[in-house]
Amino acid sequence: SGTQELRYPPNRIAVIGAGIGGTSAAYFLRQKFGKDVPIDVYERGVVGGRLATVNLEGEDYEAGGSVIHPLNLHMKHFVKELGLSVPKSQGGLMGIYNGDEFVFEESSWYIWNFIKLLWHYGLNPLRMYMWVEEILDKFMSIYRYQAHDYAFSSTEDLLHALGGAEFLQILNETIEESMLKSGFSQKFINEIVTAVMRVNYGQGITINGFVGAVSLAGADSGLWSVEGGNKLVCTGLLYASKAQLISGAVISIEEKTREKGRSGGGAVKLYEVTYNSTSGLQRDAYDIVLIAAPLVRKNANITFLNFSPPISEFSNPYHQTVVTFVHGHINASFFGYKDPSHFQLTDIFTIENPKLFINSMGTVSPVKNRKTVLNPLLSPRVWKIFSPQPLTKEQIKLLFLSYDSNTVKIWQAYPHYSPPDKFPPIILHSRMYYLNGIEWAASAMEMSAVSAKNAALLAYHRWYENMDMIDQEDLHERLKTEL
Ligand SMILES: Cc1cc2nc3c(=O)[nH]c(=O)nc-3n(C[C@H](O)[C@H](O)[C@H](O)COP(=O)(O)OP(=O)(O)OC[C@H]3O[C@@H](n4cnc5c(N)ncnc54)[C@H](O)[C@@H]3O)c2cc1C
Ligand SMILES: CC(C)=CCC/C(C)=C/CC/C(C)=C/CSC[C@H](N)C(=O)O
Repeated sequence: SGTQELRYPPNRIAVIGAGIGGTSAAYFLRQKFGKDVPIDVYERGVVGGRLATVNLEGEDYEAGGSVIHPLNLHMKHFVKELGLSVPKSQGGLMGIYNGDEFVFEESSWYIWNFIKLLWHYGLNPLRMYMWVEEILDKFMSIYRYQAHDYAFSSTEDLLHALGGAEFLQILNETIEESMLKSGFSQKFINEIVTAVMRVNYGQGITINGFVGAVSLAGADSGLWSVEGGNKLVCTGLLYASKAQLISGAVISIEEKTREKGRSGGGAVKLYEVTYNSTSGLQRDAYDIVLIAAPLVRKNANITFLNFSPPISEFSNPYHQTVVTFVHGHINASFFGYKDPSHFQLTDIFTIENPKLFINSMGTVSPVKNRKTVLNPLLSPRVWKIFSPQPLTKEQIKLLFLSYDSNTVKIWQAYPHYSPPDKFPPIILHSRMYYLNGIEWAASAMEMSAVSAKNAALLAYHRWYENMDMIDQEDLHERLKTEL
């Protein structure tokens, strides 16, 4: 893998999208290609993308990606490298509401919760913890492979390298099928697992087994977020990468031929990126392009011109999730509480019921100046509500005794999972790469960062023809002997 000196570095690299995927890609590209290669990052909206805050009564709250797992090592590394801080997380009490009553409620007594869980679900919760841990453990091999610079040319190859046939199997079946096969009870799946899928991905137990496991990991203890907002990771990475931010919407990419390369050799192929900015339509040419935004019409909406064979459209839809923030007094009797003064929950999860118009609601703290959780009945609190459709005024009035303000954000949030889903390719064309296909395995900040590092490594190895660093089999065994 030592041929890089035989080839010129690329003239210019483009990254499209400045979410966590695009900004971490710029960071990893800089690490690989060195300090002199110009990197342009295009963003049509705000840096951060699906990492965003909304303001309610003078305080900012996470409205998109909010929690990070303690074993998300890329995110951890970014926060450390950028000198960002992580506030202390706060506990709370969760209840699962079925539309009529709570089928499970936590209490402030740890031992009592343990007995209740055992009573309701036997050993299922403990076994689930172990099941998720086993999947996470396999997933974590990616950090070793990437630390040794190995890259994969497809999402299937990447996941196969981590978890073998078992990973491909759980990707192709629903979380319900995966867990039933592993011996979990239907009651446990219908209540606890469904509730977690609904709060995290706004979908039920029909999502694939891998994203299902990621979602369950998203209910682990020790989750964290960034003081000031998770989007600070994106602005920090962009700065650290010394990339140039170009504010504009990329509308098309076309392959063009330039007559002479810098080496004086024959014609070279470039990608011409056309974008719409405040100064009108503009164009720039690149050797390498990374696309870090979902290639669906409702999102990136980029046209690929004159590619042969044509670059096909990935028409699988994203799932709409609406996030509503309300500052008010919760109406505990709506949730079946005969004596609302006993209501102490800070998080309400739900299970499937056609009459339910929310997926979950929970109290939240601002991204700065977090205060300790007060009894939600004693003082008005800010509640974050996830629902499939925007809430009507009447619905908000049902949920709250009184409220003074609210704000809404509608997201094309993550894929609408319906396994078996096809993964879009990573290599769209010889030097054009796509990061967001990995979301069809699971959408999470760390998944975007993993995909970004993989795409940066892949772009680098393919540029310098280090083919022995791509799609290598038995990495697990090989790295064992290398240590
Ligand atoms: C409500 C919600 C809650 C979530 N909660 C969590 C969580 O708690 N933990 C977690 O890990 N993950 C969570 N996620 C998922 C996580 O936020 C995403 O997986 C991740 O942020 C995706 O990052 P990305 O950079 O790949 O895409 P994006 O953040 O979507 O970035 C793409 C960027 O590209 C820009 N763009 C698009 N098209 C163009 C164009 N044509 N030209 C120029 N720019 C363009 C967009 O404006 C955007 O900024 C959540 C997502 C949502 C919506
Ligand atoms: C990628 C790996 C291995 C782990 C990530 C685990 C994780 C943090 C999952 C969360 C995924 C997700 C889409 C959460 C959405 S909602 C989060 C929260 N309930 C909120 O209020 O915003």
